[in-house]
Amino acid sequence: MAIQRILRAVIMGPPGSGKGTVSGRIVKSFGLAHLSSGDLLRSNIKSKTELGLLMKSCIDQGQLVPDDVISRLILTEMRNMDQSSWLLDGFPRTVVQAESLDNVFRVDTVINLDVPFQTIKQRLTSRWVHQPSGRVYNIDFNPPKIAGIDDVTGEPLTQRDDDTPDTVNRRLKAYENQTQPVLEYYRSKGVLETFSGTETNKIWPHVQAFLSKKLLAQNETVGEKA
Ligand SMILES: Nc1nc2c(ncn2[C@@H]2O[C@H](COP(=O)(O)OP(=O)(O)O)[C@@H](O)[C@H]2O)c(=O)[nH]1
Ligand SMILES: Nc1ncnc2c1ncn2[C@@H]1O[C@H](COP(=O)(O)OP(=O)(O)O)[C@@H](O)[C@H]1O
Repeated sequence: MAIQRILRAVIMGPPGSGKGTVSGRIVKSFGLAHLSSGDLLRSNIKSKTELGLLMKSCIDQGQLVPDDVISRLILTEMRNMDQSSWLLDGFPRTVVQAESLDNVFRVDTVINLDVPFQTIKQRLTSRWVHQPSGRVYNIDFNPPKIAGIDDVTGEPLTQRDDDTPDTVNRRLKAYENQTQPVLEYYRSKGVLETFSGTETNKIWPHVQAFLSKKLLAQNETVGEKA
């Protein structure tokens, strides 16, 4: 579907809830530009930028990186995106970050993946990623065609340093304490849309239907200020 009016969306959910997986499907179906804060941080770590090296220990310990650092990184990256529809994945994760985004862009919709913590813990230890692209696999759910190899490029897959059971627990705590208040923030603005379940394949058709409807409604009002 071609997008005529700009849609600014955020995808939220605990670590491992399927944000990356669902984002991939949204990009494929609706052609939004996708920006993942985790991918951006990991690419800084990989290319050993000063910021990447500073943030690595924070990430490996399952803590959030400081608000000012991530807000600056994301908002700089978004400078050229003001004329396109986008999907932010992993940002904002605190109310302070949500406010800094609000100062620059209006968010039209927030897709909240509500997946139980118990389901998530099992998933993350069997997650494999192709780091350069952010493509994500799972031994049980969507295994690569050849074990350990990215389907598209043939390059090796890796496991994330922060996908160990202890660090996953710390990330879930950070989610409860720091990120859940962001859901309230967006709920009070009337833009939060929650999708609950334990399987991405069952959640996805609802997300897809919601976005189709949303885009249709937006396109009917083309001409209004974006
Ligand atoms: N078993 C199972 N694994 C899933 C499902 N949906 C996603 N995954 C896997 O769970 C892991 C976390 O998903 P991801 O999209 O990376 O979540 P994110 O951390 O919220 O971005 C990945 O290895 C996915 O392949 C599902 O419905 N069932
Ligand atoms: N918006 C953010 N604010 C603070 N830290 C972040 C943010 N986004 C990502 N991070 C850091 O990067 C890590 C990995 O994030 P991400 O790839 O989104 O993974 P997941 O959703 O599986 O936790 C987080 O645990 C955190 O340390």
